[in-house]
Amino acid sequence: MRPLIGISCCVKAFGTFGTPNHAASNSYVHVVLGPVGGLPVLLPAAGPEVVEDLLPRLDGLILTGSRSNVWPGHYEGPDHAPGTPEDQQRDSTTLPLIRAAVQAGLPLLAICRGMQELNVALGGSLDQRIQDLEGRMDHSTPSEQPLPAVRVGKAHAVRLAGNGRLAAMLGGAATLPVNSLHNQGVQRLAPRLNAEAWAPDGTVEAVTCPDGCGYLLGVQWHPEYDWERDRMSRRIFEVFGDACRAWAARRVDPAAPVPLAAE
Ligand SMILES: N[C@@H](CCC(=O)NCCCC(=O)O)C(=O)O
Repeated sequence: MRPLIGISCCVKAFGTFGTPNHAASNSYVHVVLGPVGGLPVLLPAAGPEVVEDLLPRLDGLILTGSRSNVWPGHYEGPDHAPGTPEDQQRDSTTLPLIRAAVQAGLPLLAICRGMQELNVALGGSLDQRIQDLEGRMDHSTPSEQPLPAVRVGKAHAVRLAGNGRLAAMLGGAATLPVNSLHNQGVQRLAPRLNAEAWAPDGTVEAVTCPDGCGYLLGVQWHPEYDWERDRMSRRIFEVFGDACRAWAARRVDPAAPVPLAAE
């Protein structure tokens, strides 16, 4: 049986009346059915009360990217500039879900906004507009390029920690070219997380959890857009899928080994 992979949703207004819908990009459904080898299930942004019932049914969790940003009150940051998209209903679901998933050791893959909310959920904070900070790059979506090129093209390389789990997972790679579609980034790293990749301006691009977590990887870029042509992106999802299958096997045999972080 395929492992059941939860995919976090945003709340977005759709249709003639702009009614709120719970939504996640098809890229995540596609990649779960593809290299992850799981059964995707969309998790509504229905608030903390769904967490306790949902979590034990999942074999893995993908925290998706989104244009919206984590509400700064969650990390005691300053208010966002007017017009900055937020999704507090998503925050109210994902933050407790992350804490519970980490506590349980559930395999977790966090992408872009997902990595930012992972950091906040575990006690870290965010820079809100990296491009405004002295000496930093503009990591945001380049408006002059057509959308497909932005998604599958590479914006910059990241340097991987030499002895890190991500580098080991990617066959000992020292650097990795990545796409880039974000304004925010890790400011204070959550105490339980390890930085494992950095952009040329020092922005944290990947995190793992060294101790006391199950399989956990956060990436600030978007491997879900180019796994069909980029073998490193594909590998990230295959390894996550292996961890989810190992987790699912424990339902049948509780003595089966616990999948560990990005190995
Ligand atoms: N809003 C945050 C997170 C950025 C992010 O997850 N972007 C995904 C965009 C998806 C897309 O447009 O295809 C930030 O700006 O840092």
